[in-house]
Formats: sequence, structure tokens, C-alpha cells
Amino acid sequence: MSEKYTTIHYHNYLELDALLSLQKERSKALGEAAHDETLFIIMHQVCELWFKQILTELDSVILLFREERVREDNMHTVLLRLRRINSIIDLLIEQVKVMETMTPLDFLDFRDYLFPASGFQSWQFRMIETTLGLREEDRLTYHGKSYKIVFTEEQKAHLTDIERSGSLFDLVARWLERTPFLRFRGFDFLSAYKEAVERMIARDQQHIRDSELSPKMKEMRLRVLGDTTTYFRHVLDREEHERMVAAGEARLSYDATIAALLINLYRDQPILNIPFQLLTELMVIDEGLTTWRYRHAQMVMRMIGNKIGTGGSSGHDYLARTAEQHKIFRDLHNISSLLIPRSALPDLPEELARGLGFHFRGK
Ligand code: HEM
Ligand SMILES: N[C@@H](CC(=O)c1ccccc1NC=O)C(=O)O
Repeated sequence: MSEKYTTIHYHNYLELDALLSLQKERSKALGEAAHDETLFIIMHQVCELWFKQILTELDSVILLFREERVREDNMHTVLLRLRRINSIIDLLIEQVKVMETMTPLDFLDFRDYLFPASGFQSWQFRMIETTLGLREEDRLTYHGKSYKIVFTEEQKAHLTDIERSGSLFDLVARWLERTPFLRFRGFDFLSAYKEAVERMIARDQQHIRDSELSPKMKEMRLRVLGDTTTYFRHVLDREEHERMVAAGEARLSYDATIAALLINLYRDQPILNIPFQLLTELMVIDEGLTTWRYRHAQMVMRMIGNKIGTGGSSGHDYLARTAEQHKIFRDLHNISSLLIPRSALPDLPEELARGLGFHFRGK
């Protein structure tokens, strides 16, 4: 008999007996009950639940991306799930305010009971970072040791597994490299782009030189404009890009970078619109996590000033540095320095433009 139509009560369905018995204040158990410790526990439990949901979404997206070809009809689902992650991150940022209704003095009523526990030991947070593509070598070191030392062997193995099997960053990079439009029936995107950049810079330089501006202003404007050796050096030259990758200054391969550039420049072509949205959502995840890190660091500053963290880090200073350093999709943000105005873009050959559009062929 099917179990589908048996009845269930709200309370049981949500396992509320278990859930609501999980707030065990150490101050109450070991000394004098501190009123705000319940909030502190619930805040963390709520965060961990949202981390679980983020991981569920990331795992499903990764599964769709692991297929030999990412199916077009899966792309929309991927986008919906990435957007869900971004809504959750917005909520996590907003939630910091609730934590800040606790005053630093009230925190001290129970902080002593927390040593040496800390957010360093949040396995799900590390799973999120690693699944997205933060590698061991990208991280600030933890007293010169691996960030994994605080975890069980099983948890460590799981993190290593993800590092080996390919993060979302890696999968998106491979997907970009497969973009089929870079060379299409005589249209060589890269040569057309190179020519357009050179033409645009030469024209703008001439306009500045011919203008009525003072020599000092002219010099400044020319400097802002840059030339083909400033922003564009590494896209105009594969070897230069490969040197940057080897030096750790770029992470996306040359081909993936060019594909991301094409998608950004021609994002109005219907077929490139969803890929463009995908790249955008990935950047939004990075921005959201960075904002959360800053927000958390700011809260920490308010709560404990410059004290050392219970996990042994320098506290606020360490956290603020992770915000800068632990970005994952930096390469996608860097594409913006390679963009040129639409007016300077080479027109696509008509056949290609037609190929990139959606065509309804009625009978
Ligand atoms: C009074 C509130 C809080 C304070 C004072 C605080 C303080 C700190 C400090 C000082 C660290 C650095 C590690 C250490 O040396 O201890 C840290 C790390 C961390 N905290 Fe908090 N925290 C608070 C609330 C939260 C909440 C609500 C969350 C949500 C889950 C959270 C998640 C994390 C995570 C994930 C890390 C690791 C960050 C990294 O290494 O990149 N913290 N926290
Ligand atoms: N690291 C904090 C303590 C703390 O926030 C914490 C302690 C135990 C479990 C989770 C924590 N939250 C995030 O770091 C401190 O130094 O006060």
C-alpha cells in the first residue's frame, strides 16, 4: 500500500521536538544563565541550516554541469538555483543585525564558555567555499597550517574529494572553453575584437590630442584611456595570459577568458543571454559572500574590538583580510576592464547573428 496518503501533523513533519531541544546554553549548564546565549545559538543554527540549503543547490548545479554538454534546457534551472543561493546570502547579511541586538557586554556574560570553539570550525562554510572553487593555496593560512586541521578525518576527506573532483569554478571554466562561437564560418572573434580595440584607442587618442584641453589635462585623459598594453595586454596575447596564470595573477584559461569576453560583449544576442546571466549570478555570489564577510567582520569589531578570536586568529583583522582575499570569481569581474562600448564593437556577420538568434519557423 502506498504510504503517500497517510496523515502527518505539522509538529511531527518538522521534527519540532528534536529541533526545539537543540538549544543548550552552556552558561546555564555550567554557571549563571546568560540571557543572550539562546539568541547566539539560534543565530548560528539558522546560519548552518541556510548553509545546508546553499550546499544542496550548489551540489545540484554541479551535477548538471558535470554532464559532457550542459543541456540548454537545464540552464534555466541552474539560474533559478543560483538566484536562490543569492537570496539566501542576502538574508544572511541582513541577519547580522539581529546578532547586533546583543551588546558586547552581554556577550561577555558567556564568551568564556565558548573557547576554543569558533566559526573556523564550520565545516559547511568551508564546503561552500571549496565547492565554489576556493582552493587551499588561495586561503589565508591558519597559523601556517591547513584550514582542515580542525575537522575529523571524514570531514577532511570530503573537502579533499571536492577539491579533486572539480569545483563550480572549474566546471564553468570548462564550459566556457567549449563555447562554440569563437570561430564561426570565417568570423574570428578574437581578431575582430583586437582590431576594434586598436581602432577605438587610436581614435580616442586622436580626439584627445585634437581637443582644446590643456596639455596637462590631455596627458591625464590619455593616461586614463590607456593603450593596448595596459588593460588589454593579456587578451591580445595568449602567451602573456599564460604567464599571468602561471604567476597566479589570473585563473581562467585564455580560451575561457575570451569566451567570457564574447558573452559579455554580445550578451544581447538571444543565445548568449542565458550564459551572460549565469556569469552574472556567479559574480553576485562572490559579491554577496564578500559583503557577508565584511559585515561579519564589522560585527566582530563591535563585539570584541581587537581581541584575539576564540579560534586563535587575530579576529577582526583576519576576517577583514578574508573578505579581500577569498574571492573566487575575480576573473569574471576582471572582464569588465576588457569591455569596449557597443558603438566600437565589430558587427557580427549576418549569418552568425542569425545563428545566435532564436527563430520561429511557422508552417
Ligand atoms: C557575537 C557574534 C560573533 C562573533 C564575535 C564572531 C567572531 C568570529 C571570529 C573572531 C572569527 C575568527 C576565528 C577566530 O579566531 O575565532 C570568526 C570566524 C567565523 N565566524 Fe563568527 N562570530 C560571530 C557570529 C557568527 C555567526 C552568527 C556566524 C554564522 C554562522 C559566524 C560564522 C563564522 C564563520 C563561518 C567564520 C570563519 C570565517 C573564515 O575563516 O573565513 N560567526 N567569527
Ligand atoms: N570567535 C568568537 C566566538 C564565536 O563567535 C563563536 C564561538 C563558538 C561557536 C561559534 C562562534 N561564532 C562564530 O565565529 C569570539 O572570539 O568571540
